[in-house]
Amino acid sequence: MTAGESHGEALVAIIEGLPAHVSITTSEISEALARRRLGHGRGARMKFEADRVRLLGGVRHGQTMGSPVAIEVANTEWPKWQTVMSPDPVDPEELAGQARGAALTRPRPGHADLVGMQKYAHDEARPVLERASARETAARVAVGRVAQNFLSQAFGVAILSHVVELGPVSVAPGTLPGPGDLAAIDADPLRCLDPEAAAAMYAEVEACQKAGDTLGGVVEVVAWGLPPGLGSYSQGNRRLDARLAGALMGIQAIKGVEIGDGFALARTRGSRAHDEIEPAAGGVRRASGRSGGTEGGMSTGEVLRVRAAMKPIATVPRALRTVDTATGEAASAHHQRSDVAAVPAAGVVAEAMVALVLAEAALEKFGGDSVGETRRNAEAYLADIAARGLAVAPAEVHA
Ligand SMILES: Cc1cc2nc3c(=O)[nH]c(=O)nc-3n(C[C@H](O)[C@H](O)[C@H](O)COP(=O)(O)O)c2cc1C
Ligand SMILES: C=C(O[C@@H]1CC(C(=O)O)=C[C@@H](OP(=O)(O)O)[C@H]1O)C(=O)O
Repeated sequence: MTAGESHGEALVAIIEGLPAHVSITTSEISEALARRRLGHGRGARMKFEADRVRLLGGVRHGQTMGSPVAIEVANTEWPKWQTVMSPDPVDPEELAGQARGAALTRPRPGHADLVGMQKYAHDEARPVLERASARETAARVAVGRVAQNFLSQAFGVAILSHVVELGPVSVAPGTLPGPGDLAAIDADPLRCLDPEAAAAMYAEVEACQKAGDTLGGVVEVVAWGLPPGLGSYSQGNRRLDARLAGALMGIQAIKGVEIGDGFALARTRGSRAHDEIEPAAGGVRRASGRSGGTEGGMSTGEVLRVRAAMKPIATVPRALRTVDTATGEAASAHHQRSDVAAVPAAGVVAEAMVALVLAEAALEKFGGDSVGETRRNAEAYLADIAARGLAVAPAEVHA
């Protein structure tokens, strides 16, 4: 759970249910947040604001204690917004004197503004956009990093994301990173692994910026080292693929999710759509990775691959048509500043959401009040699978 507004004093997040002895530090969370700010196309705010992290509870001397972990991400812009976003009543004259205090009555198509005003009975969009803003994803990335550390320390799971489409530009088919590609991906301004596509994406952002327009795209999250059997077919809402899709759809502006080859599988014959099972040393392996690492709502133990499609940023500089709700007249949507594209950042948020889902599913399966106990439980399970000749051979990277 997270709380806090985009221009409020801070965001806060609480993650409950993690075992004790997950190693985590303030600087690791700050690093994760710095990655979320990456990407060509992000707006001015990314440059002048810093994410100031404080671990408020649940961690002692670099390790979780088994209690809820509370994290604060302070907005360093707060001094400029103290009056506009004051939790306590303010002098109306002081508020009227501030440019930031002006009522936002020209809701942006594609953002939460209009429906939020209708639903929560607000006369302007400020109280809506403050929480609907993807600033909130900073808090999710903070707790996602704790989940990522847990998955890495308990099971050796590695997770990364990369941009596979930006506007009309796509990476070459079969572009699939390995766990060692994280630094190279983060070093690219679009977080794209295919250099030719990355250059075209960069040019597309430049062209879009010049045209006063915005862009969306598609990110892919890849996870290695998962044990088979996370999630379950026994109820729809326990399926791992359903939970991943829900978590990714819960990110602002995400409009589609694909597991593995997703929609392309619907256009493929069954003989070429599934991953045939082969004998392998001591167990079994899949001959391909089309399923994206889930079958029957459970992880297969192969590489997990899930994609999320982001719609273009709603605050279009060449403003879209709207209605001024104060006058009822046609108007242009309000625009102060915005990102042109935030697809690389959305990938980092998507990694966090995947990590949170996987951590929850792993704890359901293996339990444990300390990381060591979780690990022992997982090892016993994997040993039993191996004893029955069904071990998944070390995950192959399938293009
Ligand atoms: C990382 C990230 C950054 C975003 N930055 C902006 C932005 O600068 N301006 C904007 O209008 N929308 C931005 N968005 C998208 C809005 O938050 C989103 O359009 C809004 O919540 C409405 O989308 P929805 O219909 O999916 O809720 C961003 C989204 C993400 C994930
Ligand atoms: C602040 C962040 O993203 C913001 C997400 C966002 C939106 O409407 O979603 C709008 C922009 O905020 P502002 O209008 O204040 O510039 C982005 O900068 C962040 O990611 O840390």
